[in-house]
Amino acid sequence: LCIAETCPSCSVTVLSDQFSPNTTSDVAAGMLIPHTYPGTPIHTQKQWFKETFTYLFAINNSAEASEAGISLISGWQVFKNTPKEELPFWSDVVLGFRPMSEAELQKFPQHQFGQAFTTLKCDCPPYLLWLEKRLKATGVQMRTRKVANLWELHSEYNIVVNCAGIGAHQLVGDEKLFPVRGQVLKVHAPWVKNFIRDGDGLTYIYPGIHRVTLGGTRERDSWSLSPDPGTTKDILDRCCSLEPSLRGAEDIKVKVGLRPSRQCVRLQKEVLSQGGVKLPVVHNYGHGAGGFSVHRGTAKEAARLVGECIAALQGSSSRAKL
Ligand SMILES: Cc1cc2nc3c(=O)[nH]c(=O)nc-3n(C[C@H](O)[C@H](O)[C@H](O)COP(=O)(O)OP(=O)(O)OC[C@H]3O[C@@H](n4cnc5c(N)ncnc54)[C@H](O)[C@@H]3O)c2cc1C
Ligand SMILES: O=C([O-])CC(=O)C(=O)O
Repeated sequence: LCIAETCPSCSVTVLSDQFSPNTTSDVAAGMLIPHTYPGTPIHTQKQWFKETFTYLFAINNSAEASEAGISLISGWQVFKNTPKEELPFWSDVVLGFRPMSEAELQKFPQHQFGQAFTTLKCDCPPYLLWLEKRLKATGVQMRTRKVANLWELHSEYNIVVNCAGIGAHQLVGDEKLFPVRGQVLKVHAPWVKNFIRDGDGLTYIYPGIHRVTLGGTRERDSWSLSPDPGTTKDILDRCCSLEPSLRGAEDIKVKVGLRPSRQCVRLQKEVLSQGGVKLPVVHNYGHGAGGFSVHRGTAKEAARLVGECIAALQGSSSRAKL
């Protein structure tokens, strides 16, 4: 969508073997709370988060908000031990960030420190459908196709953008990319209005517009997409210890996704070449546990790189004509 918006002269086709609701992005809780990428400078991560927050905040403040599945949500991140970093890098991007008061902490007798703030949440399947609708409105083609390797696209397209998520492990043989399996529950509990996240990152309760996401797990190098019933019970128990009213949650649906994890998002150009023929590629994958939090910022950078590829192609074709 960013490419179609910033380079209106190019014709864009989305190729994917699966579309919503069958992607990792459909499983995500969609909360805007960044995860740190150890291999990326903090100022860059902050910029990506800020651009994403600003983009979604504008949607939240528009008549599109409920169709796009975007809502503002207030709540608490609680810690059993006070973290080294009391002020995370994103504290001045979310709204109203402050330490929790003693009165608020009374709700969490096992925790001794907490942060209260307001952030945004995407209800992922509606948001993805809303993005698809906007893509189609700008004339973008959507085709179901599994790509075995990027070079197979060279005769049909001038530039390829690789947003394959965990699929990039096989597609481009990236050994630095690994799955972190996550199981979550999507439940009906409309009385839960605030988010609660344990600062250890394992247990969270995220109310969306229609359903509450309860998490979670982080299992490195597990490729299994099958829900585990023992884990479902464990997630429910952990969430109920933070919010006991969840014992009354109904219509529990279990989802599993593989976070496309890496030291840093791979956001760079590469030129593939065979027998003197060149194919410029822009990679944009490896968003791990924080893809929603930075999606618009990384997409803007990918679109800028596509712009550079277009300029290089135009330069080389005018040189060829000379
Ligand atoms: C349980 C869980 C909870 C999460 N919660 C949050 C959260 O609260 N906040 C947050 O910011 N992030 C969260 N995330 C992380 C987020 O889901 C990911 O970072 C994000 O979804 C990655 O998006 P993506 O578009 O790169 O990958 P995907 O959504 O997997 O999309 C990749 C697409 O590429 C296609 N594809 C792959 N290989 C090929 C191929 N060879 N040929 C054709 N098509 C191909 C796939 O079919 C798919 O459509 C969570 C993740 C999980 C698992
Ligand atoms: O950690 C969170 O708050 C939610 C999330 O991003 C994940 O489970 O990957």
